[in-house]
Amino acid sequence: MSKQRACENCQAYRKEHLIRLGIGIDQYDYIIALAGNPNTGKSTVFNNLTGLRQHTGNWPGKTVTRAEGGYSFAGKQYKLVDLPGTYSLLSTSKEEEVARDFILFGRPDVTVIVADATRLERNLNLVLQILEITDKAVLCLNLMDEAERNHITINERTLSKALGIPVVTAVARQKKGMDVLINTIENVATGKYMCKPHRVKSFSPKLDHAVALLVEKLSKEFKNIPNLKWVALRLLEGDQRIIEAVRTKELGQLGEDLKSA
Ligand SMILES: Nc1nc2c(ncn2[C@@H]2O[C@H](COP(=O)(O)OP(=O)(O)OP(=O)(O)O)[C@@H](O)[C@H]2O)c(=O)[nH]1
Ligand SMILES: [Mg+2]
Repeated sequence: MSKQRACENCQAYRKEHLIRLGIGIDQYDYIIALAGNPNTGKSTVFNNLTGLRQHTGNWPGKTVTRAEGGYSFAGKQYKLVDLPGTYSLLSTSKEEEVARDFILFGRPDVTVIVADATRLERNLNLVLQILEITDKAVLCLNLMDEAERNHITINERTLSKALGIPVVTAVARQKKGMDVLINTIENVATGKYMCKPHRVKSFSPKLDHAVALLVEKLSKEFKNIPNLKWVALRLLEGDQRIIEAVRTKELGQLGEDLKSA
């Protein structure tokens, strides 16, 4: 490993990158991203966890609002970043780009996905896209009061098994489920709970072959990125942001938090 590569992997370099994204992490042990579809209760969860310790601004260079705050639990400091609500991570809007760049390049220790329990199927689209990028995630199934009112029952254990990540039910407006959520975030952040996210294993033989060829080439250039299959698929799609990240070698800043597909 070259000297520069070794440095790219070190904590100081990572911190520098996070500051570049506009996140001051000085006194925090873990960075937690809060993602989800619009109107699922992300900011309500954010307010419950951070109380008044938060501040808002814009994402650097963008007119998208960013809120960040902190909380401490079991002797550790957590920095919580409220991402814009999005239906996907395809980078087709500035909100999607902010959310995706933060999960990809900001490398949060845990991504909490807040989902609307009354619209689970639609919400799962984003959940599965996030699980393609990172494996350290928690699904917060919010608006359970509304689900109950609509006679919707969800077996969270089965869902958790199918997704490979912990699922926590919540009614954020009534502050219900927040204790379990905080505990679960700690379990994932510290590695007490090892996530094994659901991922598509195989596509068509032709696509599998193309992906394998690209992964082989990419792995020579970017030795520290485990999830090259995701990168290869985006390149084949013609994703300009990822093409640029490969060209400029920004992609080399991705690291140990991304596990192989
Ligand atoms: N019934 C019910 N309403 C909730 C719950 N959690 C949040 N809400 C309400 O849902 C609305 C949206 O909540 P927000 O926290 O602003 O949702 P958000 O995901 O941050 O929304 P965007 O940032 O616009 O994507 C608010 O009116 C909340 O009071 C819940 O568990 N049950
Ligand atoms: Mg919000």
